[in-house]
Amino acid sequence: MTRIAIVGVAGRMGRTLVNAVQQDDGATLAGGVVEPGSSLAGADVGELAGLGRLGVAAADSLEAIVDEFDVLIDFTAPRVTLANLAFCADHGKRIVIGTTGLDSDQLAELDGYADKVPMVFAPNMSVGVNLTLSLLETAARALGDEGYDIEVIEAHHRHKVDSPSGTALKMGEVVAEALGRNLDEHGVFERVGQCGPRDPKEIGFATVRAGDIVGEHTVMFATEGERIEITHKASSRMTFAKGAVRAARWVAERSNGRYGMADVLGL
Ligand SMILES: NC(=O)C1=CN([C@@H]2O[C@H](COP(=O)(O)OP(=O)(O)OC[C@H]3O[C@@H](n4cnc5c(N)ncnc54)[C@H](OP(=O)(O)O)[C@@H]3O)[C@@H](O)[C@H]2O)C=CC1
Ligand SMILES: O=C(O)C1=N[C@H](C(=O)O)C[C@H](O)C1
Repeated sequence: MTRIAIVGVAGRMGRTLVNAVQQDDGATLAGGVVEPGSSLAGADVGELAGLGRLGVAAADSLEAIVDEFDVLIDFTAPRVTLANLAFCADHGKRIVIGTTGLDSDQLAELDGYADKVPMVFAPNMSVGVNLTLSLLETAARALGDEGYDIEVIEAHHRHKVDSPSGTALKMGEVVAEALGRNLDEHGVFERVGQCGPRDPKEIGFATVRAGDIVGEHTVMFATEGERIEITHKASSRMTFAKGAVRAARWVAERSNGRYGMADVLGL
């Protein structure tokens, strides 16, 4: 039985993760952590998640539950995640990271822990998105050098703080790598005013933020006469949460290293 703690347990993903752990026969909910000083400290995490009392009180630090868990699941914010990663490395814990929006320095810092802790880090934990990444690689190899323009379009709820989404960036990276392009050079993240005609090698990104959209991603391959669109639509956060719990059970058996969902799913 994998003992899982959830940090950010009162958040949108945190509450969904409580549900996902409860539904998994191979995992047990060992703890939940809220922000230091939060008025929710001490609340029952089952009640926070709308499940009724589970007998697990929300802690306001990892130190308070250090002996209770084996794997931490973290869907919070970049700086918080990096501090929790350091904690896991120092205390012999494993970690599953779903947080997005890390900048290049923060990604380098995260990479520095690859030989110190077993971690799964992925911008999207759903099986469907990770299969979509394989489809995109195939499509890019077949179409990208044949005059097809590539655009990535994503839509999320009004509360999302990072843009483009981590998934959109990953999709762009997969396509760019398949074509021997570099997103730093060919990624276009803004088009305003007299920006001129499209460079054929551009990989464009467009972002929608509205209402309660859980997460939608489309990669368009368009040329004169036709276009292909590969789309994934998430309709429930449970798809991400189930993937994260699967990753937690998987990483519980692994040695130090940075792994992705393709490793977890065997894709
Ligand atoms: N990889 C994937 O499959 C997915 C990734 N995500 C990513 O997960 C992240 C979180 O998303 P979401 O759940 O919607 O965001 P929320 O804002 O709903 O949740 C984040 C939670 O973290 C809490 N938090 C902040 N600081 C701390 C701290 N120091 N200690 C403990 N908890 C803390 C926040 O508390 P407070 O509100 O009090 O600040 C909040 O409850 C985002 O980066 C998002 O992009 C989301 C879905 C899927
Ligand atoms: O913030 C979200 O909600 C989501 N974030 C992830 C991302 O940035 O790709 C994954 C998912 O699309 C939901």
